[in-house]
Amino acid sequence: MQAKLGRVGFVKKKNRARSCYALRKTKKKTVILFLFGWSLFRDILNLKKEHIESNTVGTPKRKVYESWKLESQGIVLAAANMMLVLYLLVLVPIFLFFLNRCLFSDTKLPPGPNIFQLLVKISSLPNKPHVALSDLAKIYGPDLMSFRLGGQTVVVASSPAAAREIHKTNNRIFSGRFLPSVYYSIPGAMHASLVMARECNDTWKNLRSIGQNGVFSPKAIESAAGIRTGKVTEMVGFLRENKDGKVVNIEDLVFATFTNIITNVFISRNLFDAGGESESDEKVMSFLNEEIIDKATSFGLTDVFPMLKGVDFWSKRKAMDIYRNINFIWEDIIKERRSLATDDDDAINRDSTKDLLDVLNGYGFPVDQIAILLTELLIAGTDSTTITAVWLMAELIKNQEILHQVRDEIANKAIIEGNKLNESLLSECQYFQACIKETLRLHIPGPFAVPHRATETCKINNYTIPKDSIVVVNGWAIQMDPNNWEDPTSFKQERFLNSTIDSRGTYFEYIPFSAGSRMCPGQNVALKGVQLVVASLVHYFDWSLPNGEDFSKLDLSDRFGTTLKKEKPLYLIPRPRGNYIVG
Ligand code: HEM
Repeated sequence: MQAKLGRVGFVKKKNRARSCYALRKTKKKTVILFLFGWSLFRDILNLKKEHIESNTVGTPKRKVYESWKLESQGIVLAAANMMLVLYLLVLVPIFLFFLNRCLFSDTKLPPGPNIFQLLVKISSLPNKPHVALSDLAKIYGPDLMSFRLGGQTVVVASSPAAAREIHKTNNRIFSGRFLPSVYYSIPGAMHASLVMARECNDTWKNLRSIGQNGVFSPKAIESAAGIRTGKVTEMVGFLRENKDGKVVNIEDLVFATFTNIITNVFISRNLFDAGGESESDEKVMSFLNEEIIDKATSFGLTDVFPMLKGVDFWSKRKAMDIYRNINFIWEDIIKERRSLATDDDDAINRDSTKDLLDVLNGYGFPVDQIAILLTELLIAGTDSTTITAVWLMAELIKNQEILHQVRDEIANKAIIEGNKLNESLLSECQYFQACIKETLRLHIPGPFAVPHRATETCKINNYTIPKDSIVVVNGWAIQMDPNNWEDPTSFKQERFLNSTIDSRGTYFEYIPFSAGSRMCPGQNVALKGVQLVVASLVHYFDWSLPNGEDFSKLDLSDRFGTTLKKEKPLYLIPRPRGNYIVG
């Protein structure tokens, strides 16, 4: 063993000596070549100058002009010479290096389009990169495909088998997260990120277990039942009192409801009015979307060319903007709670009414880290849930027959005395559950989930996935592939009736919540919320489209932002049905 190590050390030393020698030699060559080129041009110039001085007839002014012209030509020639040296010594070796890598290297990347083919395809399908990558995968790699974005390798998995390789067989290696570098420049983000954590390290484990205890576990979900029913009752009341016969933007309505449910679990207060329509609500919404989500998820030059990191001042400025905006939403709330806790020490230990903020304060996290974590969880918990509820409502409105079956089932199985909707009985509504599953198949909220990163170089199917590659599983391609699903573009809830397929991360044909160690921990929170909100809208109201539009003509096109939303907002007009109690 000792001998072996000694030998390795010797080889390393020898290699280092060799590379130092090679470097010195290269530097020497550069200087010699440069001096040689320079002196050659100087000699030619001097010869020419002498020739001009002896042969040019005219005034001294003209002679000065001629020699000045010659000097300038000399400078241009010298510059050209330097460029030539640069080209020969730098660019040619780089070119040869890449040629060598492509032709003789044993690192065989999965096949894929070049940058031009990629750009042509993506620009031919605006706002639909999930479709573009799915089409390209059919040509280049139905399982795995790769392409280069500047200095970054991107690997796309588009089949259940490839998704299994990433999320199960090589789960540990692919459990890293790739996110635009701007995110990691936000002060405190490295120590307070759960969704964005670059790897599954101790900080990530700790935050995930705090989340599990306070939000995701069956016990936490059960203890938040009162909050859910309370907020849904407020939503139903708001519609009946303010919106009878009027047009409602369903996305705003359910987003406000889900946000208020989540923020009451986090900080025991609402962030929005019940309808999400007030001016301040719009401000906070646009603030979250444009100032935080869009900025934090947009790619910068350093993400494509990581070697530019040292000179990237722009991202740092953007990160500071995001930091200020996040603190703007949470700082006062957190500080106010802390001052209450110091006034009354019991406040922080009050077990019965502890919310997530109490727990985080109890762990001693700094204010800005709590603000980052709450923002991440708020975005993760509201955006996809809202999208799912909107798509489900849209599908039910378009397919009136299905809507009536859902309504009958809810009335028969989940409504108890006094027309009260009982949340816990909704799990027995199998037909309704199948509709939710089918919505998550046909309209997967995150077609690419949240991109992963290879933490080590890894081999899959004889292809090499280099360390730090961006790894994306195209869930949309998998859930819309006719090889996995019959007639995949149609809404057919019956495929989930009497079926064992679920979204727990073991059926790689169906992965709306992804799979593996980074799989969504909020799945049960989301499903509880979507069930209750949509069941209340269906049971307590009749719905029509504005201007008496035909239900079957409702446009269900989608568009990709950071998630896959309905392209046009869903506007509906409610008419109350009977009295209401949600509980
Ligand atoms: C229909 C609703 C939802 C869908 C479709 C969804 C889907 C996803 C997906 C695809 C991921 C990325 C998984 C990966 O990287 O492989 C994710 C991550 C995550 N989701 Fe959800 N989600 C939903 C609702 C929620 C809710 C309600 C919460 C919290 C209350 C939540 C919290 C999280 C967290 C914390 C992560 C990051 C996990 C980690 O990186 O370790 N999600 N979700």
